[in-house]
Amino acid sequence: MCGPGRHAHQRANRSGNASIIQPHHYRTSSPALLIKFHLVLPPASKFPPSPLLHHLHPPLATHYSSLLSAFASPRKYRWRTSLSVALCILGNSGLAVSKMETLAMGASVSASGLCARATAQTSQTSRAALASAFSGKSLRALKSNVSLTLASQRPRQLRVVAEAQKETLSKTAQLPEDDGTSDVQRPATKGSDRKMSIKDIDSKEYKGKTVFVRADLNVPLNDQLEITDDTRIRASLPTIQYLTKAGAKVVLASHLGRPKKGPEERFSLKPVAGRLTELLGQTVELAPDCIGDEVKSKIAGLKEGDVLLLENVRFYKEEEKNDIEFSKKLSENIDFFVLDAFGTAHRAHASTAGIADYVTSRLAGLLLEKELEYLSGVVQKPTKPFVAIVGGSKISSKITVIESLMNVCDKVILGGGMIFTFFRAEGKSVGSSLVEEDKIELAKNLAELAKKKGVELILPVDVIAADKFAPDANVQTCSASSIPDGWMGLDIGPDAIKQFQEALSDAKTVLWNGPMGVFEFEQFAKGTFAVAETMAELTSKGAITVVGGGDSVAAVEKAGLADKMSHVSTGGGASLELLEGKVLPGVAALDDVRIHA
Ligand SMILES: Nc1ncnc2c1ncn2[C@@H]1O[C@H](COP(=O)(O)OP(=O)(O)OP(=O)(O)O)[C@@H](O)[C@H]1O
Ligand SMILES: O=C(O)[C@H](O)COP(=O)(O)O
Repeated sequence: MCGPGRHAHQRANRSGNASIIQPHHYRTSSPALLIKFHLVLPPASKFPPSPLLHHLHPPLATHYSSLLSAFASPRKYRWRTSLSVALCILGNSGLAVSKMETLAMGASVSASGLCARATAQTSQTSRAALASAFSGKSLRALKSNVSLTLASQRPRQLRVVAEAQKETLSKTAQLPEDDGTSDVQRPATKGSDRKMSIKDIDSKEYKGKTVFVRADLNVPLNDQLEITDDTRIRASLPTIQYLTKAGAKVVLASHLGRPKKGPEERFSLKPVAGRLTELLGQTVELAPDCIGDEVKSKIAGLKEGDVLLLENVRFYKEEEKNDIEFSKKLSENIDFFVLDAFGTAHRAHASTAGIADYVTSRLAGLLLEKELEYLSGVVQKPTKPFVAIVGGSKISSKITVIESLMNVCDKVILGGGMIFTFFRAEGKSVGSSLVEEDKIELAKNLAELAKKKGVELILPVDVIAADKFAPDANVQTCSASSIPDGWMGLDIGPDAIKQFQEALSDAKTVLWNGPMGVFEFEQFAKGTFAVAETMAELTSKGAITVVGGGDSVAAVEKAGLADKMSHVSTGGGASLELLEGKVLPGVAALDDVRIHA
């Protein structure tokens, strides 16, 4: 990390003035509305701040004034500093503010910390003031000044992002004219946030401290309860080792599978503790539970560098319900919360998100950081040409991903079972291949959208068709437009492999999700392996290659090419949600770092 934010943060840390940098989160039991404002404010020297801010929250304005003068760099950010206020407002019991953070972009300071300080002192007043500010008149007034964009809508959560335009706000905030010394044209804070990672804190801080690490150790087990793929365990090691080396007492938590009836032997993390012991070269004890007195005394007995694995957090139904009391119990006697479970970061569960409300420091682990860097980084700032390859069988779960990718890709290559829905949309005969009838219209729309956006949407020219879905099926290669009745396409054909290789030849960034065929059966694995090999070659030529999705990763592992990719994601659902541009609840709960570009 670079930039003044880092220094400001470290300064605050060393001086022990933790309250300045520690964001404070109010409990969100049922967030109904998140409104985010980017307010363009005059510099500290020109305070009192905008009437709009006063209107919103007078105590915050006062604190902002003094804190801003302490942090803002007088030379670089003299002209303009942006402040964002994010408010989660509860919808079910009137309006009550559940979470608030300010992001002082210009000062590049973790301004959630700034606001935390302000609100920590006046939490009740803040809640009331903000609630009333948004309960009626004020909100209407704001709406006329701020352009509201509906970002996403869910049954229980409505997210609205309101971005103030410079022009409209400058009227409201009575900003001085641009004197040409600032970065005024730059958008406020959008897309610039990065989460605090365990490396953003001096490693000495961890010595003797208890660090709760939520990892995703959800690995496949066979009938003998042996681990059949330890990728996720190995991927979690760097964070654990970094912390133990720093002298932390590591309390490791994870889920395994989807137990529904409380504790069950087949969902126990026991095999994981054994594998961790082997890989770390030190004993990793499995606690009998994840909460309770016995666990507490085990945590109390930890020595520096020890690792204790808690039993499956999903043995409690409260975990998936993101229960407040359960979250509190998990947080007991914890100094730092570290989320490293990228594969579960799309779940708003107690151990991935809820716990964050009850600890003072919420940090990203090294795996999570790497995943975000590659997956978000690739999508947000790809080196062009950027080619996405989307395959697999579930068009319904990938349609939004394809749509999002079209905003950033030069080419989108489609393979796997989903192509037949597209062929049907083009009126082609697909035999008995997999088709999602109710998605034909969507496929048509996507093809149209690609044309509109000037994105090349590439479908295979030929396929390997089989007379049954079985490893020993009879096969024939046929043109993608004429699969005989009774036959089903189970892989892309030899010409399609050449076609895809050609399309990929100049790619500088490649993102792959979903196999090209039923690679589990040898005779339908050629397309998938050919794509994996092509990507490996591209990596060796300097391209960035990223593979996500459970089966795609398994295919790359099976081909022995996992280490030839720039990044192989440990997240299935999580990587898809990230590519769709969704905010992962686990990630959202972590502390922000703001870097001024
Ligand atoms: N032509 C096809 N017909 C039927 N099934 C197919 C075809 N091509 C691939 N598949 C199947 O698709 C499955 C993988 O699809 P899926 O969409 O789940 O991909 P994934 O990589 O696991 O991604 P994610 O984890 O994000 O869901 C594989 O089991 C594979 O056999
Ligand atoms: O395997 C996964 O994708 C993660 O571990 C999340 O598991 P879940 O889908 O059961 O929440």
